[in-house]
Amino acid sequence: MSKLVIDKVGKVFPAQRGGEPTRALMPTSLNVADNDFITILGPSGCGKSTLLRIIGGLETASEGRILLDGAPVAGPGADRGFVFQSYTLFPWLTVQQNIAFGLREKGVPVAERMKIARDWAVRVGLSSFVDHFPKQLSGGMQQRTAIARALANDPKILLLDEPFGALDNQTRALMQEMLLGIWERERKTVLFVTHDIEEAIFVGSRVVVMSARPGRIKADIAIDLPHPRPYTIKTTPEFVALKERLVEEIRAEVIAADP
Ligand SMILES: Nc1ncnc2c1ncn2[C@@H]1O[C@H](COP(=O)(O)OP(=O)(O)OP(=O)(O)O)[C@@H](O)[C@H]1O
Repeated sequence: MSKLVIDKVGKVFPAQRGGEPTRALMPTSLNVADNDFITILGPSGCGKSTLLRIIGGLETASEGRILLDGAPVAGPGADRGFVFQSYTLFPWLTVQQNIAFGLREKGVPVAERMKIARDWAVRVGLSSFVDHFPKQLSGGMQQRTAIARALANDPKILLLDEPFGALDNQTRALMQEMLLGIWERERKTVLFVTHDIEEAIFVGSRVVVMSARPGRIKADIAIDLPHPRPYTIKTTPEFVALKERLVEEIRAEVIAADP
């Protein structure tokens, strides 16, 4: 059985101020296996975030349904961990308290939740920063904290919407390695939206390409590169061939979106 079933899910946003309704997403279907790492690529405005937000329960679908472990998704829940591009930490809480936040909501006793949060801080490389506040952290460190906060809850699926989009290239590359390392060790089910083709191939086990708005899935490409994947894999002929193929797929869609 698939971990996540996206069954003919579509979205039309209602008209605003006398305008036309906006179809953001054509009915879209996708099955995500347990422990899969799926990256979603597509031109701006094709509905990637909308699809992720529907899975997260932050937006309702106009048609179709989402099943997580066979149960229909209706609204947000702790079984889905979300990380956004913009920094969303609580400024009045330390790194450790931020990571422990969801566990507090779940009623996990304080000693246990602080231990889990510290363990996750170590796993994302923030062991020396547990008592820092978000404003004392770089963007990369804030996103490490946000990823740890999402994972500390032990969600069934991790939903990441351009999590590294605001970071500089060097930091972004380190964050990709950190996330991939966590996935290689802990085998989480992940859906990851990105604009970056290289990033999509490097971290993903499948790359799903969406068409221009209104989006639908136009390609679903298995990434059979071995694990563990060192960053040097990005210069291998296999990686470069995948990149060339995806550049062509995306280019056609970007042109269609902005003729
Ligand atoms: N609340 C809303 N009301 C009306 N239209 C919306 C709303 N949210 C998104 N849209 C429209 O739906 C389409 C898809 O948006 P979405 O943010 O899902 O695309 P995206 O692929 O994630 O884009 P980007 O890569 O730029 O983040 C866009 O045309 C957008 O303007």
